[in-house]
Amino acid sequence: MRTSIACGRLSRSMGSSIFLMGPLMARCGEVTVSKPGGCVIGQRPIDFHLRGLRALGARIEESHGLIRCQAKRLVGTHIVLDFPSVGATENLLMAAVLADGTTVIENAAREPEVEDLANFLNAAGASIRGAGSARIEVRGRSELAETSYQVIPDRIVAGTVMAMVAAAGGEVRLVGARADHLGVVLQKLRDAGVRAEVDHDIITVIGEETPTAIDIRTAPYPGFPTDLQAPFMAFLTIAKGTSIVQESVFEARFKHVDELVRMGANVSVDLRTAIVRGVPRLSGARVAAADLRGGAALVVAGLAAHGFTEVEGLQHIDRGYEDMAALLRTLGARVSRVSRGE
Ligand SMILES: CC(=O)N[C@H]1[C@@H](OP(=O)(O)OP(=O)(O)OC[C@H]2O[C@@H](n3ccc(=O)[nH]c3=O)[C@H](O)[C@@H]2O)O[C@H](CO)[C@@H](O)[C@@H]1O
Ligand SMILES: C=C(OP(=O)(O)O)C(=O)O
Repeated sequence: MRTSIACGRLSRSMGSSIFLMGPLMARCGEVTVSKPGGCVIGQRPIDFHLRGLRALGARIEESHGLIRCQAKRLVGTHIVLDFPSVGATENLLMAAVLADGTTVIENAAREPEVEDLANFLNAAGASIRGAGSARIEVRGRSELAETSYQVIPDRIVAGTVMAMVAAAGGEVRLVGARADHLGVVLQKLRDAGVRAEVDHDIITVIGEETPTAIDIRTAPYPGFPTDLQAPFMAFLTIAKGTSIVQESVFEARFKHVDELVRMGANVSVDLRTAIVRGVPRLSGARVAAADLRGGAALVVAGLAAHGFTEVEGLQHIDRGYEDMAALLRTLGARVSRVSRGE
């Protein structure tokens, strides 16, 4: 594969109505949402969201899988998150922008998407300082205005393409990518023997040889993204040597492992640690995606495998990749999307 890909759009999924709560509470009133969905990669509690909204003055009742929130007026407060949760930081940010007074969020998530959301809200008239750091300060405003804003490119899609190149070889230019959002990802890629050259907003990835085993431990940003754990594991299955992959963010994010093993990979899991012993080749098989990034990992593995691979469960992959089949065709893969039952 030798190609260029434009990285202009963030195609990240939004798995949950929970993200309506912050903005709707900011508007004051009453809302009932269902408990969150999203990928089944662990329990995915929402206690930080609810605790933060309560601290801002919302009344919240939970029953029968529904969450009912009411607020007359939110009032700025001091919130310390137990863990730098991306979703909780974003939800509370959206609630705090229209609260009375100042809100401080400590131990906030530092992901680029949080900073991007704050930049968008500021463009609409909000007053947020410190987004992208662990301490965010929000001065409440009485209203926001319409605005037009270009969101950042999707670093997880870019990282998935990098994993594809590591698995199948070739040269790919990622045009419009943000190397500054991909620091540890590029570092790990290089450690695995894949060349990655950065020239302004173009990242050229060149996979010439069989990759080398590396160790990965997922962590909140700027650590290695949990969303890229599965796609990277897919190419490590054919690396020279043994890789240790530790998942520290979500407690059940190894559902792709059994499917990779069906394709000939040698991976064993002990709680949150996977030991990946590189094999010379994978063989194509019929496999099923159980979640979004695990599904992407099966596609990465399919590119490296000998023979034909059939991936079921495309609804998961569709939540995070705008058109995976088109992306693969751009890369030179022979792929077709088959809809059953239509
Ligand atoms: C739509 C979206 O952008 N989803 C991303 C978001 O998910 P999401 O926002 O769900 O992930 P969080 O950052 O909130 O979760 C991180 C950790 O905090 C825990 N936690 C979270 C909230 C809470 O109230 N209580 C609690 O205990 C979670 O169980 C998990 O162990 O960030 C994850 C981590 O970067 C990514 O994998 C997801 O792709
Ligand atoms: C887990 C993910 O998405 P969601 O939070 O929507 O389930 C993901 O993007 O990998």
